[in-house]
Amino acid sequence: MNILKELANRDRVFDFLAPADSPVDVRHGPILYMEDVTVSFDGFKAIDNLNLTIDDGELRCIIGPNGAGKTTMMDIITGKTRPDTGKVWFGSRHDLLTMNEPEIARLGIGRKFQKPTVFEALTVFENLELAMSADKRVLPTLTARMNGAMRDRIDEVLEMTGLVAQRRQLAGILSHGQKQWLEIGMLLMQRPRLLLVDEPVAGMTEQEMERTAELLTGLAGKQSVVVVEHDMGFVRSIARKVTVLHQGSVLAEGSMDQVQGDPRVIEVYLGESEEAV
Ligand SMILES: Nc1ncnc2c1ncn2[C@@H]1O[C@H](COP(=O)(O)OP(=O)(O)OP(=O)(O)O)[C@@H](O)[C@H]1O
Repeated sequence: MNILKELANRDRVFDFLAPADSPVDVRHGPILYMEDVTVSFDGFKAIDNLNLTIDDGELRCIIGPNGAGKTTMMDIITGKTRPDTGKVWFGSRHDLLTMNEPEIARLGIGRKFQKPTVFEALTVFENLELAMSADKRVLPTLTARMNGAMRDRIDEVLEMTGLVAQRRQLAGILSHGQKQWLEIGMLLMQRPRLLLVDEPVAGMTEQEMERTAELLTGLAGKQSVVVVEHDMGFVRSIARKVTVLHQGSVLAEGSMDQVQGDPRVIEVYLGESEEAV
């Protein structure tokens, strides 16, 4: 009970809402730096000497045929998979290979998996509230003691995700697209510096895809966003810079036009059942 009381104390629970200097140092370089990263599974190199840098505030799209290593790359960044060799730095101060998954998440790397995992029996508002709370078991306590800053942040995220009108709706009755936006919103509640988004538009209608494009391009600048996506039309609609992965390393990098015109890229996509580049 004492613990609950402590958690309900505004000053303690909402400490993290106070504007704090981010511990991530990007003054002298990129927000994410991967150098010569290699990972083998039973002798098979899923990631093979991968070199990748993401600038602060950048929106980067990562494409590549099935099995290129895109998911494994995200797993390495978030600490789920440890590489055999290489360096992975978040800003110039944080060596991610010395940190575990929760530590990396707390540092400001958020990951959105392909399938939405919102709490369907809670409202949109409650989902966002829960995403902000340090302890996922104390929702009722927090609701009773919510402060202005917390409400403001929820309003801001509802606005960003286009879910203002749905704030009191149960998440379970949202459309597929709305659930995806809510989940992105839940990540935004934690104010991540880098957001990793896996196939955000799979299963979406054209209209939902357009809205998702607006959402993701709107986030860029405020935070860095890395989007892994197979839908080339969507990638074209949001991409500034595209990285093509193939057999665990970077095959090409540049504007959508540059990579689409690259003969090596065309070659690896030939025979793919997905929409060709
Ligand atoms: N835990 C694992 N054990 C063995 N092999 C694995 C493991 N994880 C990934 N792989 C293999 O590593 C390669 C890269 O897989 P990964 O899932 O990263 O590719 P991907 O680019 O995300 O593919 P997709 O576009 O199909 O999602 C694949 O050949 C995959 O079979």
